[in-house]
Amino acid sequence: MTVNAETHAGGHTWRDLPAAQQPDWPDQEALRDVIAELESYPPLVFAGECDQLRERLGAVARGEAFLLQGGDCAEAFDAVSAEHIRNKLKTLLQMGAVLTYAGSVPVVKVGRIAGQYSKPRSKPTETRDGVTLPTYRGDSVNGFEFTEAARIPDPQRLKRMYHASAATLNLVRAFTTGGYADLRQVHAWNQDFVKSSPSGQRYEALAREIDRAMNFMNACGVDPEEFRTVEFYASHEALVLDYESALTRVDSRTGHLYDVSGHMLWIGERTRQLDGAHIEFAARVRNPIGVKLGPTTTPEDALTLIERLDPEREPGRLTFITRMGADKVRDKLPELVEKVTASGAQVAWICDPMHGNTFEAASGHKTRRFDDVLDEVKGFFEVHKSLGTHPGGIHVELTGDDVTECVGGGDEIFVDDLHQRYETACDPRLNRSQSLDLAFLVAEMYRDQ
Ligand SMILES: O=C[C@H](O)[C@H](O)COP(=O)(O)O
Ligand SMILES: C=C(OP(=O)(O)O)C(=O)O
Ligand SMILES: [Mn+2]
Repeated sequence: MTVNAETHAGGHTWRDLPAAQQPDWPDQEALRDVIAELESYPPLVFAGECDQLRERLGAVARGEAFLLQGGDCAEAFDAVSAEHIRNKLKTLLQMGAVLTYAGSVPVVKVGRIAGQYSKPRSKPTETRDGVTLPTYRGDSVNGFEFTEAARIPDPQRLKRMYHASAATLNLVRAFTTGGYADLRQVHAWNQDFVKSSPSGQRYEALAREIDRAMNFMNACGVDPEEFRTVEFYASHEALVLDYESALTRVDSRTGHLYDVSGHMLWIGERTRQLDGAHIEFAARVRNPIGVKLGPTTTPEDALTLIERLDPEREPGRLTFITRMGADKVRDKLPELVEKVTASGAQVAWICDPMHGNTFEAASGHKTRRFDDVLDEVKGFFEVHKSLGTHPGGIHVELTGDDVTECVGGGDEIFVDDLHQRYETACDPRLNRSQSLDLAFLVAEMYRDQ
């Protein structure tokens, strides 16, 4: 990997275009210094890993694998601890085991992790008790605390984002390749959970079946290396383009540009303007790219995005993450899938059942109903079944902690419980039990389709 003139020429063409949702940095000179420093830092991921994920997502696009993408809405610097990271990873590994075993499908595991620090917002300011301040835009930009000082965008935070991502990724790599993710640990991931929750008990029963299957294979003399480690990738929304572009490098093997801040990047619903800077940036890098598609997306938008981001029609390059809302998915998704399929493009279709189903509870908490989340996934499966296309995966906001942010689930959380452990810095996440519930239900849907 090298940083050279080509990096700058190739990586910075977005600067000529309007970029939505960028921080209003008060000190441009300080920003320039930070960018220069970030440009000198080593990559967080290797370009070859991005290529490997592109291949895995190609299998998703062809209907041969299922994508599980999940993690926080907004990671926070003060949550970069072994406990938080392990809990999140454990939850994703458990969901992966459920989907692989009960859904009988290879699962590509991708975290919203190690870089998910920047947030697009619907309003530029927030008012509390008559005081109006700039809105919180993620730990990469400003502080969550409601004070004037905390809410001023500070470019030094971009360096903290890099270091927090590096520390997180380091532990994730250690856990996934160092023995913790070994399938023989399938019970251990559930240990602190089993007695207290219906989904934990259901998981324990499945883990026993996996154990039996492994013992059987072992007795037959089969002990595959694939059981010892897990392939796990990192993804985040490519939002703050100064950061993403400072971490873009020319791959010395191929001469192509890669954004080495994460394996997969996605462009959000609020920044996917066809003539905007984010799509231009994403078009220049070789990472696998996701684009969020909300209910106002037209088939023409989708086809133009394919033209811009996947001109070679390479399965795995482009993932459409649809987030329509439970009440709209059956209406809005069919035409998009139909027209994209008719064009000959082979994108991966993934369902984000979170972002179209947010509402404010009477208590003032931003929340989501588990039943709405489930209903959007059901609608997504129905649409793909009726069109003969592949429901490629789910993209969810979750945490491994027992928070009370979304209502419903087998171990039911009520609106009146929300205040108990409402810890998110932005959107409400499924807790561990709700995440496992969802995995079991999605596995059933996948098997039945
Ligand atoms: O994931 C993020 C949120 O959906 C996005 O930031 C919008 O949230 P807001 O309406 O609270 O700004
Ligand atoms: C902001 C997000 O989603 P969307 O762009 O779909 O609104 C998100 O994924 O946190
Ligand atoms: Mn969110």
